Amino acid sequence: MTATRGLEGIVAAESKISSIIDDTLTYVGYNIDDLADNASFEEVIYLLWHTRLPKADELAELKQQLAENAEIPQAIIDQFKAYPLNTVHPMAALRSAVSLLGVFDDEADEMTPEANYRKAIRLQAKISTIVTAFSRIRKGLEPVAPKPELGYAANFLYMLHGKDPQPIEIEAFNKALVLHADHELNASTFTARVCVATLSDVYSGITAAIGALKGPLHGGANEQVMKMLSEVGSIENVESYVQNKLDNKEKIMGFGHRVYRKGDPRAKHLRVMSEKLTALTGKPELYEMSVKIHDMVVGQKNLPANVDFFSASVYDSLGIEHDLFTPIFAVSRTSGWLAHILEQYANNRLIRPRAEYVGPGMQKYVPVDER
Ligand SMILES: CC(=O)SCCNC(=O)CCNC(=O)[C@H](O)C(C)(C)COP(=O)(O)OP(=O)(O)OC[C@H]1O[C@@H](n2cnc3c(N)ncnc32)[C@H](O)[C@@H]1OP(=O)(O)O
Ligand SMILES: O=C([O-])CC(=O)C(=O)O
Repeated sequence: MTATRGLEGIVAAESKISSIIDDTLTYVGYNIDDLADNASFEEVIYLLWHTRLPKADELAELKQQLAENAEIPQAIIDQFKAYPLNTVHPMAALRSAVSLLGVFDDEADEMTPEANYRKAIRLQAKISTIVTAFSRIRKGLEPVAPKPELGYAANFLYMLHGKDPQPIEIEAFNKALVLHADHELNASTFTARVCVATLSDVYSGITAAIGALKGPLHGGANEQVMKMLSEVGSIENVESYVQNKLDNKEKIMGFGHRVYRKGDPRAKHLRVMSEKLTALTGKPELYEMSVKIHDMVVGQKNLPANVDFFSASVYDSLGIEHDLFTPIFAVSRTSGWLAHILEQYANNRLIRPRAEYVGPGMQKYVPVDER
C-alpha cells in the first residue's frame, strides 16, 4: 500500500453534478461561461439539485420556498450577541450557527429523500440570513429581514447593507454566486460527502464542509488575497512585495490550483467585474494592483489565478467586509455541498480509504515506571 500525497489524481466518487475536463468547468454539462453570463443563482441551485434547469413555474416555486424559509431561529441571534464579537471570525460563527440550525430542526435526523430536500431548502435559505445577521450584530446593528420580492443575490446585499442594491451590484454578486456554486470533489465537498456517507445528517455534513472551506489553502484564500492587496497598498509597491514573497518561496494567495493547469475559467469573469466595479467605486488602483500581481506570478511561476484572486476586489468594491469573503463563498458553495450530499445519500457507500503505515515496527508495552 503506497499513499498518494493529498489524494492527487485519485477518483473517489462518481458524480453527475459538475465536471472539470481539460480546464473546462461544467455544471451538469452546462459550460460555466454560459451560466455566468446568463443564469440566476436560483437557476443554478435548481440545476445542481435536480440535474436539469428549472421550468418557469419550478423556478418560481424554488424562489418562493427560499424566501419563505429565510428566517433564522432567535437562538442564533442570541448566540451571536453572546460571542466575543471583536475577535470571532465569521467563518467560526457560521460553522457554529449551522450546527445550531440542526439543533432546532425537528426533521434533522429524518433521512427520507423528501425530508433531506426540505432541509436543503431551509439551509440554503437561512445561510444567507445567518451571514448577514452576524455582520450586522457585530456592528451593533439589528439584522434586516429579507424582502421576499428580491432574488437571492439582491437579498443578500440588501440584508447586509440595509438598502436596495444597484443593478450592477446585483449582477456582480449573482455572477460570483454562480461561479462559486460547485466544483467537483474539492476539499470541502469531499468533506461533506465523507461525513454524510456515515449516514450522518445534512447539518453535520454542511458544518464539516464549512470547517474545511475555512482554511487559507481553500476558501479562506479570498480573504488572504484582500489582506495582500491591503498590505501592498499601492501600485508602486507591487514589484518588491511580490518579488520578496517569490524569492522566499512563500505562496501567493489566489494562485495555483490542484486541478487546473492552464487556468481557472472562472477567474476571467471576476476579472471583468473587478475592473468594472473598481472603476465605479473610484478605486481603480485595486484592480491595477491585482493585474500587476497577476502578471508577475504568471510570468515568473507560470501559476494562473484561481477563483479567489479577482473575487477579492469584486467583494471589496461591493462594500463587503474582508472577513466575510469566505462566508460568502460558503453561502454559494452550500448549493453544491447540498447537491453532493443528496447525491451521496441516493447511492451511498461508506467512504473509508486506507493509510500507509510509516511508524515504528512492533513494540512491547513497557509499564510507565519502567520507561
Ligand atoms: C477555491 C479554492 O480552493 S482555489 C485554491 C485557493 N488557495 C489558494 O489560492 C492558496 C494558494 N495556492 C496554493 O496553496 C496551491 O496552489 C493549492 C493549495 C491551491 C494547490 O495545491 P497543490 O496542488 O497541493 O500544489 P502544491 O502546494 O503542492 O504546489 C506545487 C508547487 O507550486 C508552488 N505553488 C503552488 N501554489 C503557489 C502559490 N499560490 N504561490 C507560489 N507558489 C505556489 C508550490 O510552492 C509548489 O512548488 P514546489 O514544487 O517548488 O515545492
Ligand atoms: O476544486 C478545488 O480544489 C478548490 C475549489 O473548491 C474551487 O476551486 O472552487
